[in-house]
Amino acid sequence: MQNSPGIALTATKLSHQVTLNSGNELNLINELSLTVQSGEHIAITGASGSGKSTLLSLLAGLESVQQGSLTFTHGGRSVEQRYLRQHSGFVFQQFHLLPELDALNNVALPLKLRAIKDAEVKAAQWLDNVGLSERKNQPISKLSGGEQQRVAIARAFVNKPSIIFADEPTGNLDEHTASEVASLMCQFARSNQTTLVLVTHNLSFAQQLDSQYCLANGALTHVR
Ligand SMILES: Nc1ncnc2c1ncn2[C@@H]1O[C@H](COP(=O)(O)OP(=O)(O)OP(=O)(O)O)[C@@H](O)[C@H]1O
Repeated sequence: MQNSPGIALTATKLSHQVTLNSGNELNLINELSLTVQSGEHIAITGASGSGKSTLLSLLAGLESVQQGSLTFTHGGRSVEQRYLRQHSGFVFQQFHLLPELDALNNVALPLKLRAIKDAEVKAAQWLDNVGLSERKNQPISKLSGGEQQRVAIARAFVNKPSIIFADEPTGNLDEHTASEVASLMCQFARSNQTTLVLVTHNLSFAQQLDSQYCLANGALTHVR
């Protein structure tokens, strides 16, 4: 994959309904529109339960669009969901790392799955970038929360994605580690011209990005 400028996305009048256990329908997202430019870094904030993770899943193509439309362009050309998936990186709060593998193999896995040469060399380089070269052969279960989060970041970036979707990447981290993780993500995304769509409760992280939106009552307000 080329180290190319980021994927841009446009969401138009997205609506999303979920059915609660009570049987009631909840309109989580209501005719929401959003444009994210190529290489732009945006933060989505909002109260717990406002629908941020659901919106991120929709934008990332992990959840089917019920109403409205979602389009992606890369280098000015329209691209499909399959292309998006191949060129996306994901960083989730729960990390989704494989506990039976060590740090190196967790980071190398996306490269190995695509039969990319020198997967382990590239993975080792990214572990070095996130300050974990000393821990590369350590099983995931023997890493701290912050270290696991940094492995997840290395894994998301190792493929040189054109867009990264991150859900609470600094959740559950202490203030110092959170700020380290935030700086790493901003720095890598900036230098790789990766588009970044981030959901966070961490306002100081949100303020480091190009734009900030707040989700409430199914709609986004442009904060800055
Ligand atoms: N598939 C679903 N079925 C039923 N309810 C759902 C579904 N998905 C989300 N919800 C509900 O929608 C609401 C919003 O969930 P979501 O995880 O998107 O919020 P959030 O803003 O990311 O919250 P938090 O900041 O606490 O992580 C929650 O009340 C959740 O229980």
